[in-house]
Amino acid sequence: MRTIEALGTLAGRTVIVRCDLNVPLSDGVITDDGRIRASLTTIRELRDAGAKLVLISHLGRPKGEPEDRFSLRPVATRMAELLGSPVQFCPETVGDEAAAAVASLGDGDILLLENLRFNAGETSKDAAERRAFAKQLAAYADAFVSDGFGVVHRSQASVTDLAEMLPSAAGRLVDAELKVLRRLTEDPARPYTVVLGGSKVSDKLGVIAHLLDKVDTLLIGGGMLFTFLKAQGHSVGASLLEEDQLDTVRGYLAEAEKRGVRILLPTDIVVAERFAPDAAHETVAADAIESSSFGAAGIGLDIGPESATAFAEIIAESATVFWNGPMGVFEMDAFASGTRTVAEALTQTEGFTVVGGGDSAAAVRAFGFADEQFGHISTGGGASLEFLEGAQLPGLEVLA
Ligand SMILES: Nc1ncnc2c1ncn2[C@@H]1O[C@H](COP(=O)(O)OP(=O)(O)OP(=O)(O)O)[C@@H](O)[C@H]1O
Ligand SMILES: O=C(O)[C@H](O)COP(=O)(O)O
Repeated sequence: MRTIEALGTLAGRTVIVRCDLNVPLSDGVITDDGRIRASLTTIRELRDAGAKLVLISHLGRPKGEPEDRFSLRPVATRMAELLGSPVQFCPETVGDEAAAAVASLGDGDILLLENLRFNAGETSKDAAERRAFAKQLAAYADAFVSDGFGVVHRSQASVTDLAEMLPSAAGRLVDAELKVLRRLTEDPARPYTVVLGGSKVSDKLGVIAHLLDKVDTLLIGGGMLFTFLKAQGHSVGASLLEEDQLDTVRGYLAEAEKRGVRILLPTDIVVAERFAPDAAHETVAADAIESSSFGAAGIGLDIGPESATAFAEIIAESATVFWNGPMGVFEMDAFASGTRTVAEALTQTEGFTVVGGGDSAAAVRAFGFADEQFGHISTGGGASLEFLEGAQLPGLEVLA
């Protein structure tokens, strides 16, 4: 993979850097700035080399149109604080204002453009539309640095198309992430446990097929667990569910049994009356979710204490643990307990531990754990999972 050295002298040249600044926000306030901090090594290096820096990123999943709540403006402010030097912000991604802002950059200046996903071309399935958008971005720069590790699994305009249009290289974050994650793919110490949760269920169910020949145990929590429970014939009330994945999940359960891989599901679930921090809630058996007072309207928002303890025991016995996706809606205190127990178990095991994903990392920090208490905190959730399953990641292939 080409690294920054391959780009030659950068002083006075305009370099466009794809970062993953997709940070969690609550009422416009950044609740975890880990992804901004992680982007700084490359940014400082390019700035100090005298490049004119144009930073690009997505935030959340807007649908190709501007939405205030997904603006990157607060990220520019936070980044400037962390760098101790100005970070200009342009409220459009492409257009006359953006072009003028880029043209006015001096050596070592830093400009952050508005959310890439405010433009339909960024995530379009139509290659021509994607390329047309990438071309507009490419026009701003002499070289491209790909440093958004969290998106290297996406075939999107700013990840793959742009890299093909300019001299391009991987940034320091991408390079550093791969060095650590390779420890998990090249003969990991066993037992090897992967803990999966979170809400991007359809995205992440697919990786399980490939993880089955790599891991010893899979622990399933978060929004994903309900598709498993339903596949086993249990009712899940109004919990998150991927109906069209039930057969696939049944296939995983059968395959795991054949291979002697343990897939462990929770035995108890915290069920809430509604999706709200102050919602009434009860803990019930996982195979009887609709037996709570809320009946079929109940929503599973966390794994129960019995399950959390069982997961923690397995983590304690593991020599390698990779965790992506919170066990429950940890942003609400009432549903944070499962995630907290799993996070704590990772800090206590002797094994090598990796936490991956924007919200997973935010969760461990929100609970007060320090980054040093884990082997590695990866900025990629879906990206690191796909790397671990052995997939060819389009955003990396294009840098080879
Ligand atoms: N049972 C549940 N029902 C609904 N949402 C859930 C449930 N359990 C966890 N979540 C939500 O999952 C979200 C995080 O999921 P996600 O898959 O995005 O993880 P991540 O660590 O950010 O990974 P990535 O970096 O790939 O996005 C959290 O906001 C959390 O509230
Ligand atoms: O949070 C992430 O995993 C990355 O920022 C990628 O976001 P996406 O899943 O919306 O593409």
